[in-house]
Order: sequence, then structure tokens, then C-alpha cells
Amino acid sequence: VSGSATNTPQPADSEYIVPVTVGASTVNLDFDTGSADLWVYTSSTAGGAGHNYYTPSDGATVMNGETWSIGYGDGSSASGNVYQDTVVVGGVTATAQAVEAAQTVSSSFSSDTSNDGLLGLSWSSLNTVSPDQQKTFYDNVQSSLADPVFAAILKHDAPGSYDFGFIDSSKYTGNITYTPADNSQGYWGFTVDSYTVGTTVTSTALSGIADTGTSLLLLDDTTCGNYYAQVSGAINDSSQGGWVYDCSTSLPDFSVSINGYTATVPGSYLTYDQQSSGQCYGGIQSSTAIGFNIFGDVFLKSQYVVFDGPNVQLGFASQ
Ligand SMILES: COc1ccc(CN)cc1O
Repeated sequence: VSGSATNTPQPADSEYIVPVTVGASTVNLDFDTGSADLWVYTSSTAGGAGHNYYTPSDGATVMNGETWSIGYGDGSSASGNVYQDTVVVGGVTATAQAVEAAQTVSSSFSSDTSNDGLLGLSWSSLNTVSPDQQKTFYDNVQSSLADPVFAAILKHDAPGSYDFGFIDSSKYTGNITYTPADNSQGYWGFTVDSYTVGTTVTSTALSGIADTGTSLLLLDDTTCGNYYAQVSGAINDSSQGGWVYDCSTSLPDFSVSINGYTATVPGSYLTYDQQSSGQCYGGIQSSTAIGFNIFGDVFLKSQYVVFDGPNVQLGFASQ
């Protein structure tokens, strides 16, 4: 089998939401290659006002004794109990998917009514269900897929898709360049050989993770400093949450070299949003607080990205 589900960017391309059939309901989930839990609001979730919620199908079963509790890099969290139910994404069906029902969610989730939960697409080793760790949707359907891969096609301010089971050459230009993935921490980790700000090449390798569930491109302080050195007037202002600059400033492109392929994020994608101060908040920010680099939506929305589990590799092409 194969299938494609449309994703829709939320304001500032902050997250990409996909309608998913979970049991007897349709909910809008944030697909997150940086985590491995599929969780969703229920009719009784504290903080569930304004969200669609999960209704178990007639065939659903409660996974007795199983619970989950997750924390994310931005300090948000959620927890609850677990059902086994049918989940359909773009016509691809997982018949025995662990559906994690949220009993509690933190305030940043409850106030974000654009999503009704998350669908994790990292490696299943990050799944938080206890005492029996559960598999991601991708792991559950992988053996049924015509080609056991999925692709993320995130766009700037336009609908894209998550494709399961096929590579679509109409969705990228040139060729796909593959590079080994580092799944040792449960993420889709990878290394770039160098980076370029405008036309200035820095021959330093950077490692990080491909994370559709993080909005920004989070890089070490040296790399951030080298980028914003080419943004006149940019300052790193902790009171505004990081690197800001006057919104009239033009931004240089940021590109990375992966196995001979140059992945370019145009300067026009590198402003995240305008602050009330009239300053603009950059899409490239520091990864110091996290301890590793994150190639989030700001980077990914310039690329066609293949996530290949069996070969433990990532593929990149321009779109
Ligand atoms: C508060 O909202 C979120 C927090 C964490 C993630 C996963 N990186 C996704 C979200 O939409």
C-alpha cells in the first residue's frame, strides 16, 4: 500500500497539521519526526476545550495497565492512558495502533487549538508508554508499504504532504541525495559537511536531527553568530527570546552541504515572525539550551525529505 496525507502550515509555519482518522473520530495531528508517541485529546482531557477529541471505535480495546507521559524540548508535556485502535493516514491503515489518550496536557498544548495531538514519526525507541513500549504509526505500517519509506513535503505558507510508501519525483527537483541516519538516540540524526551563509563557506561539520515537530532551525552559538554577523543590526536579546533584527533587513541564504548536495534555505524563509516591538525574530536560533542541533521546519520546508527506516538513511532534494 501507499498513501498521501495533506499537511497544512499554521501561522508562521509554526507547525504542520494533518487530518487523521483515529478510531471513530477525525482529529488534526501535528506530525513529529522528533518523538514517538501518537497522542490525542479525549472528551475528558483537562484543557481540551476547543480541540477535537478521540472517540474509540467499537473494536478498540483499552491497553490495561499501560500509561504514558511525555515532555518536549520546549517544556510542554502531556500524559494519560492507552487504547489499541485503528488509525488511517492518507488511506494507509494501522489496525492495532497504540492510541495514547491524554488525561492531562500542559498549557502550551491546551492553548494551541490548531492541533488535537501529535503523531510521532521518530524511532519507536523514544515511545513513552510504560511498562510496554509501543510502536509508531510508521513502524506499524512499514511492512505493508510498497516502498518502506515516508517523505515529508513541508512548504512555506502552502499545503504540502506526508507520503507513505512511495517516492514522488514530481515533488522535488534534481536527484535525492541520501546520507546515513544516526538513530542511536531515537532521532533521525544526520551530519552536514559544511555550511554557507550568503557566499561565505565554513568548513565545519554540523550534526543535528530532522525534526518536523520543531518550528525553528536551532544551531550552535558559533554558527548562529556567523549567520547573524551578516544581518546588519541583529542582536541576541534574551528579553526577546534570542536573535532579532529590524524587519526591513534583508537576510542571507543559509545552506548546508550534505554528501555533495547543497541544501539551501532562502533568506526569505529565515524570518520566523514579527515581534510587537517591530523587530523580527529569526528562524535560526541557538540550540545551546537543548544540547544538539535541530533542523526543524524552517530548514525542512525548503526540502523534499525521505525517511528510510530499513536502510537507516535520510534523503534530501530541493523542492
Ligand atoms: C506546544 O506545542 C508543541 C510542543 C512540542 C511539540 C513537539 N516538538 C509540538 C508542539 O506542537
